Amino acid sequence: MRQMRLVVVGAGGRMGRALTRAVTENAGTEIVAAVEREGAEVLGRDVGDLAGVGTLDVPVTDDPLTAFANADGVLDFTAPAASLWFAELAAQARIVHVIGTTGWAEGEDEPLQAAARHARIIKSGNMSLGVNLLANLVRRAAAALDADFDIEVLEMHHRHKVDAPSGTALLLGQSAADGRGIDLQAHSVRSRDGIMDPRKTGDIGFATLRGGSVIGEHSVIFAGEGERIELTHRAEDRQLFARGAVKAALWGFDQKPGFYSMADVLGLEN
Ligand SMILES: NC(=O)C1=CN([C@@H]2O[C@H](COP(=O)(O)OP(=O)(O)OC[C@H]3O[C@@H](n4cnc5c(N)ncnc54)[C@H](OP(=O)(O)O)[C@@H]3O)[C@@H](O)[C@H]2O)C=CC1
Ligand SMILES: O=C(O)C1=N[C@H](C(=O)O)C[C@H](O)C1
Repeated sequence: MRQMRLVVVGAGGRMGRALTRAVTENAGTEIVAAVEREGAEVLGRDVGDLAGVGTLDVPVTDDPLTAFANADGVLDFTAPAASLWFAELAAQARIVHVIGTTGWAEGEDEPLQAAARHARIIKSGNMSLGVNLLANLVRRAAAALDADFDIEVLEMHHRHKVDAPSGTALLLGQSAADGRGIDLQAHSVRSRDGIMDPRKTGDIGFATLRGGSVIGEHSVIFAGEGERIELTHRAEDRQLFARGAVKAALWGFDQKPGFYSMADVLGLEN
């Protein structure tokens, strides 16, 4: 069987380099193009050299249209505005679009849903098995515990991360809200500063830490009277997310156009 032909967009980024490595390490996939924005310093560089996996004879380009026309799928860990554009192009090319990008504003899923009429879109704030299993456990814990248990989501990431709360924190918050049968938007508290009203029963709080080189740590805390349950995931290597993205692309290759999550890929009920 032939290999799935993949494009890495944002190829010069932290995840872009991890994705190149993961594609070359998987026998079922090959990298056929690498894309960065117009004017990027890495344009023309070989994507394999950039990722430290040896020369692949694939120079980084700023032309996603041509790249997508000759591919089966795209791996995209960039920024929301870029991912929206790439989704349109993936729909035109009728290919798989794996989106790991986070930092989405409310309502930005709508154009993605439209693109998913033609593309096979798999989007998740976290591509690891562990976090998606954690989300499942959080939903079950939130369903089992009553609102006397306050739910707080705590995350820590490296100093370069620009969005907060992380995509994973929001995914875990959504699982907690689903378990409780409440609307997350109506019950989330995303910042606290100064004197304020005491915590409302049923709220879901988010707290963000940034520093150093932390790959990604998430805890969901259920705090009750006299006892506390903490469910935690710690990512130790960025390749974890990249391997998950490649797995999602291969899974998407056999699907009909649609909007999918990593839980679909992993066969988890989230
Ligand atoms: N779902 C998951 O499992 C994971 C998700 N992420 C998410 O992935 C995203 C990227 O993270 P990270 O790799 O650390 O960030 P980086 O900033 O290192 O990489 C992003 C790359 O995308 C490029 N880019 C931005 N806009 C465009 C565009 N229009 N065309 C082409 N390239 C573009 C950036 O270029 P430039 O620098 O010029 O802007 C940069 O090279 C974040 O949203 C992060 O939260 C990260 C890890 C795991
Ligand atoms: O920016 C990162 O690095 C990560 N982002 C994702 C998120 O926002 O949850 C996933 C992972 O934790 C790393």
